[in-house]
Parts: sequence; C-alpha cells; structure tokens
Amino acid sequence: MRIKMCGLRRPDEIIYANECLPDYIGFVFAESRRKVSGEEAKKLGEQLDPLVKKVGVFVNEPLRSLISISEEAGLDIIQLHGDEDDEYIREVRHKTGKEIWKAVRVRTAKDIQAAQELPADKLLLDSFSEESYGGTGKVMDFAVLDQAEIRKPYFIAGGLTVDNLPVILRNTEPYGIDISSGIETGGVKDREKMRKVIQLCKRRKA
Ligand SMILES: O=C(O)c1ccccc1NCC(=O)[C@H](O)[C@H](O)COP(=O)(O)O
Repeated sequence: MRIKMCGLRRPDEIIYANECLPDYIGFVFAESRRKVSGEEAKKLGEQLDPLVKKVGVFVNEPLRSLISISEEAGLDIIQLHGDEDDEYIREVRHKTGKEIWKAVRVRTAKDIQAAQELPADKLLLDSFSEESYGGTGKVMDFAVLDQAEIRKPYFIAGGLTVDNLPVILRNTEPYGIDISSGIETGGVKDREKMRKVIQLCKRRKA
C-alpha cells in the first residue's frame, strides 16, 4: 500500500521524509496554512530523496499558473482538490503530461461514482468540510466506500492518525493512504508520527 504525506513546507520536514521514505509527499499550492510557492517547493524538492515522488495539490488553479508551478517545482503528479471538471482535467493532462489524481470530498457514494467518470488516473477520497477543501483533519464515513463501486485505484484521506489507522486499514482496501494533520504536532510535521505511520502501513503490507 502506498503512502502519501501531505503539506510539507519546511526543510526539516523534508529531512524527516528522507528518513522514513513515504512513496509521495505533497506540496499544497492552494489557500492553506500549508501553502508553498513554486519556488519554495523547488528548493524543498531539491533536498528530497529522488525515491519520493512530488505531488502538487491545487484547488481550482488557473491552468496557466498550474502549468508554470508544475514546471518550476518539478512535480511528478498533479492532485486536483477543487471543483475541476472533465475539460479542465483533459487540458492539464495535455499541457503537463503528468499523472493526475482527482480528490473527492465524499458525502455520499454518488460523489465517488461521479468523480470516477472524470479523466483522472486515480482518486483521493477525502472528508467533506464546508470550511476548507482539504487538510482538515476530519474523518469521513468509511461506510460509504462499501456503497460505491470503485473501479479506479484510490487513496483514503481525511483525519487519519496513528491511533485510527490500524482499525481503518483493517476495514478498507485502498491503493494508498494520504495523511497531513495526523502527522503534525503544533502545526508542524512530527518526525515520530511520520515514522509511526510508515511502521503501521508496513505491518499491514506484511
Ligand atoms: O492540506 C491542506 O492544507 C489543503 C488545503 C486545501 C486543499 C487541500 C489540502 N490538502 C490536501 C491533502 O491531500 C490532505 O493530505 C488531505 O486533505 C488530508 O488531510 P488531513 O485530514 O489533514 O490528513
């Protein structure tokens, strides 16, 4: 199972990622306390172990700006976390040639069914919140996953922590997990929590 750790924005957080080697780290380019610029992401990415892929998280970003950030930061994958539609996603693929993940803020199974008709490669199933598009630390209702016929590889996200991961992993079969708030203490990434998440997921792989 793949692991994405999202919202890294400080050099020490990159050091922690290099120590524990998640499959992906995410840079948030949307409005958020975790927001980084293309230039900051480029500098952080230069310190990152090349084994770890860089995912850029965007919310309804104007296409030109997304392309320019993607090039500057040397992103491997584009994660669309807003209300991006079929046409926009096709344009992103055409202009960047990158793998695309579409985030779904899940309320019902219908949200998932609708999103999997979009031309994205993978889905990232996140909790719904009125306040923010993502990174809320809110857990979704995982029962919804059983009501949807999910044909694309998907990540589960939203409020995952070292405490709830073992139970969630026992009851779901995702392609990967995505975690941000749950590996933070006082708003910054926590080396020990990052290490623990990797340990828990490896245990599941075995
Ligand atoms: O992380 C953010 O601050 C953020 C802001 C706006 C849009 C998306 C954002 N994050 C996207 C992610 O992929 C998060 O990892 C995902 O929402 C899960 O976050 P969390 O519940 O904090 O683990």
